[in-house]
Amino acid sequence: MARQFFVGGNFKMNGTIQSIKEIVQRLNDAKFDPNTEVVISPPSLYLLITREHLRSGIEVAAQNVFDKPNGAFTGEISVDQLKDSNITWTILGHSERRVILQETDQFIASKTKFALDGGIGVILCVGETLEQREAGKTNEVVLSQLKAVADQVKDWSKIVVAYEPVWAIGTGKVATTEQAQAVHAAIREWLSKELGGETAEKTRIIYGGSVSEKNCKELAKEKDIDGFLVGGASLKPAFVDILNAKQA
Ligand SMILES: O=C[C@H](O)COP(=O)(O)O
Repeated sequence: MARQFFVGGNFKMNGTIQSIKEIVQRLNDAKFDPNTEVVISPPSLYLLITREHLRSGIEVAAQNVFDKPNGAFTGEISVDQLKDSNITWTILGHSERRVILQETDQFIASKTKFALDGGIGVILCVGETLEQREAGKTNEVVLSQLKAVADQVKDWSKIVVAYEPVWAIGTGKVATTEQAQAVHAAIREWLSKELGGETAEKTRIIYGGSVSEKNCKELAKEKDIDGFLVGGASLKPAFVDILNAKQA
């Protein structure tokens, strides 16, 4: 069964009303394979304006969501607020939140469960640091990050796993196609053992870390790479080329 190609654009803490409107316009005008699922993720302040201007068929993701329904949680956004604003996805577990904001595997798992239970799809990020890779611990780290979620969530039909080696994020150091494929295959094998063959077969595993219009086509040829989570390049016109990585 072919998995639908998935490309996410994570704007991180970048953009202004003006620049985000320009990106949205570019995407509205862009031609790309209708079978490619596209989701863009602006800063929370711009979620609504993005949704309002973006054409249907392209979805919008938050960059985070909280694991409580509502209440005195200053600075947080709830699942219901996302749904109220027609935001259908959230990124969770990004390494910038794991490392800079000290988010734990358990907290990310709890937020993942809360989002999924509320009907929001989750782009679940996992990945190792350079130190962990050099110590030969890549698979151990990545699989334990996934295990924390699998302990709480059995239905993975609305999870897209994003493998993002921390050393490749924003550094220009993309993982080789072999390095990326090897981790994606290990994730798929683990999904099969932990959650069954059907989940392993259906779950999209996308790659993130210095993806560009130059390297995306080679990466997209790998059998277990089902798309990308793009940071820096998602702000540029080259993002449209990445959306077409699979067919080119
Ligand atoms: O979420 C996206 C990733 O962190 C990749 O960012 P990057 O493409 O700027 O390396």
